[in-house]
Formats: sequence, structure tokens, C-alpha cells
Amino acid sequence: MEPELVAEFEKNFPDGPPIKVRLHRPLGRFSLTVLFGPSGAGKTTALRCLAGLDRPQRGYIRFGDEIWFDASCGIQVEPQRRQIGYLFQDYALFPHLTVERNIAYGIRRLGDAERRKRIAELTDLLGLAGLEGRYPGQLSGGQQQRVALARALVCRPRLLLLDEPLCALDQPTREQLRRDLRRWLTKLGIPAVMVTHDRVEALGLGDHVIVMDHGCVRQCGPPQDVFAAPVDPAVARIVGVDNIEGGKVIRKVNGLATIQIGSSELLALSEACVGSRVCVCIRAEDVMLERGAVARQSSARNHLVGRIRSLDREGPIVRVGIDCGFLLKALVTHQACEDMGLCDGMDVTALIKAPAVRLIARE
Ligand SMILES: Nc1ncnc2c1ncn2[C@@H]1O[C@H](COP(=O)(O)OP(=O)(O)OP(=O)(O)O)[C@@H](O)[C@H]1O
Repeated sequence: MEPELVAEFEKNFPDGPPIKVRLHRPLGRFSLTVLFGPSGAGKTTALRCLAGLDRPQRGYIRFGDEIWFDASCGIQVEPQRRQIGYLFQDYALFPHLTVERNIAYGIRRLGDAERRKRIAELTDLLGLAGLEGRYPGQLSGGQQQRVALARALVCRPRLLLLDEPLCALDQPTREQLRRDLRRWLTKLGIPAVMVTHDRVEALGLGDHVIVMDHGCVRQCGPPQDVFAAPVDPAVARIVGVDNIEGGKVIRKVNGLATIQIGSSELLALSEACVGSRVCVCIRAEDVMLERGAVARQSSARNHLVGRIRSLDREGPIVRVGIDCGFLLKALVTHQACEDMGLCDGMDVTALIKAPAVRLIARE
């Protein structure tokens, strides 16, 4: 049987909700588990408990056939005996040590030859060759983060824990490191658990995502599945679904359900029965806009006529709010917005394909 990291524990702080973690992940091969959720969800606490830096009040943590923590018999294995690599948000490099000595810090007791070999392997892999003699203050943010990663990896950890490893970096460096990180970890074959509240990072890096909110695990699974089909409106909000509306199934024809939302109707692919109440989720990027109130023939089943109520610029993207019986949010590029001459009060038609309308059953 493949060895697993199995954790089921609860950590309580005097103020705030109990943090309840459930996690079963394979250890025999590389896989990256993402802890995803808003600020205060309990992600860092979960990571600190796995590392042995915090002690839960209840539950257990098993790493293969080793017990790292068991509240029922008072076992708490010390962090250094867990052989974990931990990469924090702020790189926490020693400013007075060179890159080489920073990386070598955790393997000071190894023989010279082995130490040099390991440092060379990592400086090579992480693109740090040539920088060994520099001090952290002489490096860019991305280089510093790579040194911190090398320092976490040089001890050959059995598990790597990453807490928002890219959040302090500027956008281009972040994108580059995101691509590299997955490649490096795959090559080294070290299973990893990473905290992030960045959707792109969760989707781009993770093999498995655990959505946390208010100390609880709300949903887990492959990131694409979780982001495409959140189990409830709270998860839908956390994973960034822009349009979440209550509705009711009023008709079913050939697997296509008609959902009434206020005075509007939408078509969706659904198993839900006529009369059932649903929560309708539509991502803003799945909404296309056409000028005017008459849409041409299109494969999109939903044509909602409405009036623009807001235009909010977010970098190269504009978030458009349209009143079409309910407030529908659409994302368009700034260029598209200019080309179409979109403005407040203009009539538009929103086009949405039926599969982009996701339904969550409501009790
Ligand atoms: N040392 C502590 N003492 C008291 N409460 C704490 C402590 N550490 C965390 N908490 C509380 O536990 C809850 C979860 O915090 P945690 O840092 O794990 O969340 P998070 O999801 O990592 O948030 P962020 O994304 O902001 O880092 C919060 O309510 C926080 O106030």
C-alpha cells in the first residue's frame, strides 16, 4: 500500500474558531496539496501543526507508518525529527551569511564533499550558480526566495511545507517562479503542502486542493473540479465565482433546465427536478457581451438583455456590472471595452453558454 500522510486534528486558540484539519495525501510520489482559503481560515495553523511547530489539542498525524502526533497518548514528535522542509512567506535568510552559507546552514555537520555536492546540485537546479558568494541584500526577491527554497531542500526533506512562498514577489517574478517551482519539485519528487489564497497559484500548481474557511475544511479534490463545481455558495465565493444567485428550476426539456432568477430565466445543464431551489453560479469570465439589445445567432443558449450599471478597471481587465433582472458581473479586457465603447447606462446583451451556468442544490 502506498504510504500516506494522514492528519485529522483540531487546534484551538482562545479567541477564534477551532481549526479542524482533515488531510489524506500520498507520499510515494510527488504531489502538491494546496491549502486554499481566505485570511484567518486556519491554513498556516494547519501547516504549523504538520511541522510540529504548534500542537493540536485533539487528533493525530501519521506520516507513513510513523506517528508524529497523537493526542490520545501524548505523542508529539519534535519538528527536526520529522525531517520536513519549511519555506515561510518571508524568506528569513541570514543577512550576514553568503548564499552558500545560507543554503549550507542545515547541513553544517555533513562532510565537506557531501555538503559541496548537495549545494552544487541545488544551485544548479534552482539557477543560483554564480551567486554563491553574494549576501541576501545583494539579491533580487526572486533570487532570495530561491535561496530560501534551496535551504529548505538541502536537508533532503521527506515533506516540503510552503507558506505563501510567492506572495512577496512582483507579478512577473511570481509567474516565473510558479512555473519553475512545480518543475523543480516534480524533479526532486518531494511531496509538498502549500498555503495560498491565490486562485491562479492553486490551479497552476496543485494536484489537490483543500478549501478551508473559518477553521473548517469545506471541500477538497482536484483543483479544476473544486473550482468548477463548488459544493456550496460559501465555497463558490471563496474560489472566486463572481455571480452567485438564488433561483428555482421551472422547466426541464432534454436535460436542459430553465432556472428563474427574479424576472430573468437562464438555461443550465442539470439533474435538478422542476420546483427545486438552486444556487446559480456563473464565473464573470464566462459572460460575453454584445452591444445593444438584439443578439445575433450564437451557440450560447442564454441571451440576457440588460443595462450597464458599473465599470471597474482591474489592471488590463474591466469588471462590468449589468442589470438584467439581477446584477450580472462580466469580465472583458480593457481593449474590448474601448473597442465596444462600453459605458454606464448602455444596453447590452450578455451571452452565457448553458454549461457555464453551474447549479448547487439548496435545502
Ligand atoms: N498564535 C496564535 N494565537 C491566537 N490565535 C491564533 C494564533 N495563530 C493563529 N490564530 C488564530 O487562528 C485563526 C487562523 O489563523 P491562521 O494564521 O492559521 O489563518 P490563515 O488561513 O493562515 O490566514 P492568513 O491567510 O491571513 O495567513 C485566526 O483566527 C487567528 O487569529
